[in-house]
Amino acid sequence: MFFQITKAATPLTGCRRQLILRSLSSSTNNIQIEVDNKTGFATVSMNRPPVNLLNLELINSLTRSMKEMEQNKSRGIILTSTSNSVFSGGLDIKELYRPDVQRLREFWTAFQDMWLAWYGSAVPTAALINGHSPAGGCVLATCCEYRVMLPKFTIGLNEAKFGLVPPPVVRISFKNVLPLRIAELALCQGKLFTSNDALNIGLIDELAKTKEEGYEKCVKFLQTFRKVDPVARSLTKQQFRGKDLDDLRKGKQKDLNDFVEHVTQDDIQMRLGLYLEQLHNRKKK
Ligand SMILES: CCCCCCC/C=C/C(=O)SCCNC(=O)CCNC(=O)[C@H](O)C(C)(C)COP(=O)(O)OP(=O)(O)OC[C@H]1O[C@@H](n2cnc3c(N)ncnc32)[C@H](O)[C@@H]1OP(=O)(O)O
Repeated sequence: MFFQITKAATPLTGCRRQLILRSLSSSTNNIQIEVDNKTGFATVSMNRPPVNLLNLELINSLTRSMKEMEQNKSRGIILTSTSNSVFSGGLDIKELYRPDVQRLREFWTAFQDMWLAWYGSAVPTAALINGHSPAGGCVLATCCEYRVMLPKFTIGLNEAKFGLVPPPVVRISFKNVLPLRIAELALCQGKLFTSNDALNIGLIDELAKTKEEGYEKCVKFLQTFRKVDPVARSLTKQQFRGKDLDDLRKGKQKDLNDFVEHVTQDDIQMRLGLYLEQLHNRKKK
């Protein structure tokens, strides 16, 4: 069994009683799932301190939790993080730097599967972006159908800034949310948007002052589907996203080979090494 179920009060609403499902599959317990008994909505919280970097294990947990939620016929999912300042810091660059090629292949295959699961989810999804959300964090948020963000954080696809060319799946979920011209410029500039700017361009749907307010806004969004037939809803969503999903399913092997070839180039490895060093030394200046 993937989850153990225990009862507890919710950290989000304080009083509403919820079921907490804890991941047993991973020794790191990198995901927490809470189901609100009243609404039937599940809150999936990334829990990999300090900054929820997407390593192989967290990516696999995200995919498994989505599959579990679909099997349980969850009525809606809110994706957030247990951190107070970071939704997700994006891919764990240590997975890409001086990699074991076998693990790198496994890593990217897992990322593809996570994208397929979250972008194509049969269950309605909302992201409660309660902190910074660069690169892979932004990809995850834009896989969801609705985004509520707390103020004074940043979100965007900054890969170009440190020399990575975003692969198709990274572009697609961004393009699905933003007008093409804004998406193209932002990707080419490697731009990170403040919460306010993200709202102005449509990268997020709403701002919320606190996590609790953000949670209520996500709930309100998910409740808009209450009177809609779930099968009709899901098939309609597939009509919008089906081609993107099929393109990746059919092109998975090529996408994987392109990714490995790109990441293992000497020039890219040098840039990744420099970026890791820069991140590590950031606070010492
Ligand atoms: C075809 C090839 C391309 C594939 C691309 C696929 C698309 C996705 C790409 C990515 O996601 S690449 C990752 C992009 N992410 C970033 O650029 C974010 C960088 N990090 C930050 O800006 C900040 O860390 C933060 C997220 C805003 C959080 O700031 P905070 O002050 O709270 O924490 P820090 O002290 O900065 O970080 C803590 C700790 O974590 C290390 N670290 C941070 N980000 C990464 C990372 N992405 N990969 C690896 N390590 C990271 C940081 O160095 C600190 O570690 P120590 O130095 O203390 O050991």
